[in-house]
Amino acid sequence: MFKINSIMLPNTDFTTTQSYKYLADHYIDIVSKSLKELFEIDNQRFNKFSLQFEDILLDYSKNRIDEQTVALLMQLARECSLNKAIDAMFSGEIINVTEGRPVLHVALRNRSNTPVYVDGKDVMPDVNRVLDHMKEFSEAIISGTWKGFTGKSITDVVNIGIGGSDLGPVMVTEALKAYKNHLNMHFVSNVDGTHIVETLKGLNPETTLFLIASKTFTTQETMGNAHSARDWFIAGGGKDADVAKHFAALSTNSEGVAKFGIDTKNMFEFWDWVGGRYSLWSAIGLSIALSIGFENFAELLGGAHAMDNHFKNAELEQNLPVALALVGIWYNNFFEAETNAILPYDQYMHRFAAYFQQGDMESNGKHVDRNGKPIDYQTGPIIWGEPGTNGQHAFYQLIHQGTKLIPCDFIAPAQSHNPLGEHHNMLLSNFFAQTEALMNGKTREVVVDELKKAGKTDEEIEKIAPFKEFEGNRPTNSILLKKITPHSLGSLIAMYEHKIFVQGIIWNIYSFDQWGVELGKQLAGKILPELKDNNEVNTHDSSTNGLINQYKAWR
Ligand SMILES: O=P(O)(O)OC[C@H]1O[C@H](O)[C@H](O)[C@@H](O)[C@@H]1O
Repeated sequence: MFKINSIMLPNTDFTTTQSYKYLADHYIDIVSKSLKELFEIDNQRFNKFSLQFEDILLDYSKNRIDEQTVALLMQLARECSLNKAIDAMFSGEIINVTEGRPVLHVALRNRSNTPVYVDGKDVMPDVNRVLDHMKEFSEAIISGTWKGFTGKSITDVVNIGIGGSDLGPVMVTEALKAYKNHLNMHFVSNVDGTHIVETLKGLNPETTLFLIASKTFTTQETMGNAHSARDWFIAGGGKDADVAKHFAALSTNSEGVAKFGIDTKNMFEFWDWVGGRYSLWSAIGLSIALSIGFENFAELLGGAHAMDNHFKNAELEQNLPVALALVGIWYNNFFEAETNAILPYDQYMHRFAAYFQQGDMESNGKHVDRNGKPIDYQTGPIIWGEPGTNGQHAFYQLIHQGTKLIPCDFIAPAQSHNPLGEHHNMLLSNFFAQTEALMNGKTREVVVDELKKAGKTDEEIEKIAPFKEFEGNRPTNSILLKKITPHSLGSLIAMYEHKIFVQGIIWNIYSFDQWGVELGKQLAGKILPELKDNNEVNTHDSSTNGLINQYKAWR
């Protein structure tokens, strides 16, 4: 249970550190300089402010930082005992204090198999046992040796899950579509009946496999969809005894799985030390293994493990997740930036920002510190984004000329899985041009000059020029990968996971619980029975009563 005195993590209010005070002064200096000037003053910025890990290059030079900023941010990390916190996570200490659990998604991808202890027991044999089960099962489904109730092989896989039991598998199977086999993958998350009804249209119960993915096996949406899937299967000719051939469960709750009627032989286990939003590396990744094959899933784990080793062992100054995290803190807590856009220039990566909306916002959207005290500084940013170049034609206007500072992460692979004429050069030319334009902007002089050349009169120029001017000075990180492969994607995801961890440590919050999700769930549970009949409801406030009663009148 949660014991406030048993804090296993450092417990420092970062706003009281020496480095924070220096940073506050230093901010006044930096804010007076434009990015363009910073590049003019120092032509070594790219060398100084870029890091490479395997085939991932992080260029963070187009940020409003100089060498002193970085030195002070590193000092901040040290004053907040970041290294100690990293060790605490990797060594299985109970760093998720409010739920009384260690945080060990890193053990799931610990390909070196060094022992990881929870309550004195090495968890690696269990991790490897489940991985072996996933390998055996996915190979049987992919090869077609696993037969459905009429003796046919599986053609379609439907993953039913929500939140961390959906977003990771969806994001990764999309990102690695180039590695896909013949199985058709489907994901049902929303409790809106439309989602499952539309998904099942055209599917054949004889050749469909359902994966019921839920850490707790109690989530209302998932259980609702799972029961409807079972009904559909039975209505389609399956018998209760056939369920075992068409339903598998990915969960920590074996009792719940058995109660649902899924053969526990088809249960892929994981453990409460895996957070839902960090669970794609666990049995929750079975849909990934089915979609791209177990070997590729293992490569994904290997890539994440390589990043884990880098995060654990590299000096803070050379550490990619640390650099990303500290630059984020600089904007969040000194520039008061509220959001962070993630912009992958890769169509396959179109769910990457959505994935890290949960990863980041559920982790660091917290308002009390590790002592349970309300905090008076900003914590987790709002994460959002869409793939480039689509975003350019939708919301980049605001990033370029709006009144808000939006630090952006641009992500792109150098090699496309679909080289097609000039397409990839066109895509990447936009990537490079956008970060350059956001930094340099366009001065009034340049605008006037262009308008003159276009033959405009002085009067016309005066009227239109202000609208065409770009202030610039908009910061970006550029993350260039050689290619999106299972290995490099694993590293990239792990890099962002550790970024979130570092920020949570500095903000002195607990990043691995999510109590904020509970209230809505509780209230929905209370309201559901009230919707069963048509009696007027008057137990809520006037707005909620009014809405419920109108719903009853119209349905
Ligand atoms: O996997 P489940 O137990 O069904 O949970 C699914 C989701 O439920 C909750 O809303 C949590 O906030 C998420 O972190 C979790 O991923």
